[in-house]
Amino acid sequence: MAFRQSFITLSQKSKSKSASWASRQIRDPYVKKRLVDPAAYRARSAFKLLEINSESNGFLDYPDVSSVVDLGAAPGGWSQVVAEKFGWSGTTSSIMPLKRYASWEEQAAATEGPEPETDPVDEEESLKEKKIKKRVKLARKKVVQQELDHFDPLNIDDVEENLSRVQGRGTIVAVDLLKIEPIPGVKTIQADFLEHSTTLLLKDMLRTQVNPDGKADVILSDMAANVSGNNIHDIQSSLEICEAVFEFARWNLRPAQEIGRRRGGVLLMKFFAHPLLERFRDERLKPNFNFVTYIKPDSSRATSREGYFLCQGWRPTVAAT
Ligand SMILES: C[S@@+](CC[C@H](N)C(=O)[O-])C[C@H]1O[C@@H](n2cnc3c(N)ncnc32)[C@H](O)[C@@H]1O
Repeated sequence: MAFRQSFITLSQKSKSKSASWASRQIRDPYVKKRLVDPAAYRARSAFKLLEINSESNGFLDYPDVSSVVDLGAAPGGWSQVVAEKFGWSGTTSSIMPLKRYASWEEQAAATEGPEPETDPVDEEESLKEKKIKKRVKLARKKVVQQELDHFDPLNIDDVEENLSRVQGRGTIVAVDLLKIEPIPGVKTIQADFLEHSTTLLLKDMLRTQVNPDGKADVILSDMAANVSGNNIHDIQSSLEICEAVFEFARWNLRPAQEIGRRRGGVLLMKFFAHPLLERFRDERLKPNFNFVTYIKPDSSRATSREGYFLCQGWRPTVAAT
């Protein structure tokens, strides 16, 4: 009996939760704006980045800003904003110009080459060979599928006849635990940023002929773990993410001095308000940047504890270890 009562209570609670979420979505001016905006951003959060950028001396608009990392990027609203600023067209889902890739079977066939000849006399050997070939085929299938998942819109073969429509500048690298549908001009990976191997991969993706040391001019992080409802846990997750993002910046952000602007070398990161995060700002961010500001954009819901640290002018006092 007691079990039944609590079950009904829970189900009513979750019903009213989703009803209030739906009604909040309907009333939200930025949700409405997103639906009618010609840019057709994939996420309402795109407006946060646009707002922060325009109210903070347009740190994304300098012509010398040419390599940007977007951490926690899915579904891709922030990356779309950056890609547009870098002159890539067709960054929106409505006019996505990308040609879809060949199926993995076609790709596998193209990489396999002709079937090797087998000896018809030794049946046992032939069976063994067949088994091995099957295993190799499966392994190849896996690799090809991974390559397709890591589709690179900067690769001329991937964009083919649409190249002239999507040509922009710079390097944009985006990562998320979730898959990010392709955005012209953006190199995406699906991975856990908190894994060391991911940060190495991101560095590799940043490297180009004009940027051989793989430095980023701007690092953006809208990364947030799912809210658990347990306040202590949520704050700890936010702190862990902020520490990891700062560590990444230490290794990969181009210093203001090298850029030649006092506000050059920018890190924008999301956090959840708590005294521990203020301490993080005072001990880690303030000593290493010329300017650190707290921002709560209008487009960020007033009820949310999220805020952003905008850190400009990277001047590392601590060497990357
Ligand atoms: C608020 S959403 C980002 C929205 C995005 N800025 C946009 O405009 O579309 C936060 C994202 O952080 C991602 N995230 C959380 N923890 C992560 C991790 N350890 N590694 C990679 N991504 C992570 C989540 O999967 C989620 O997609």
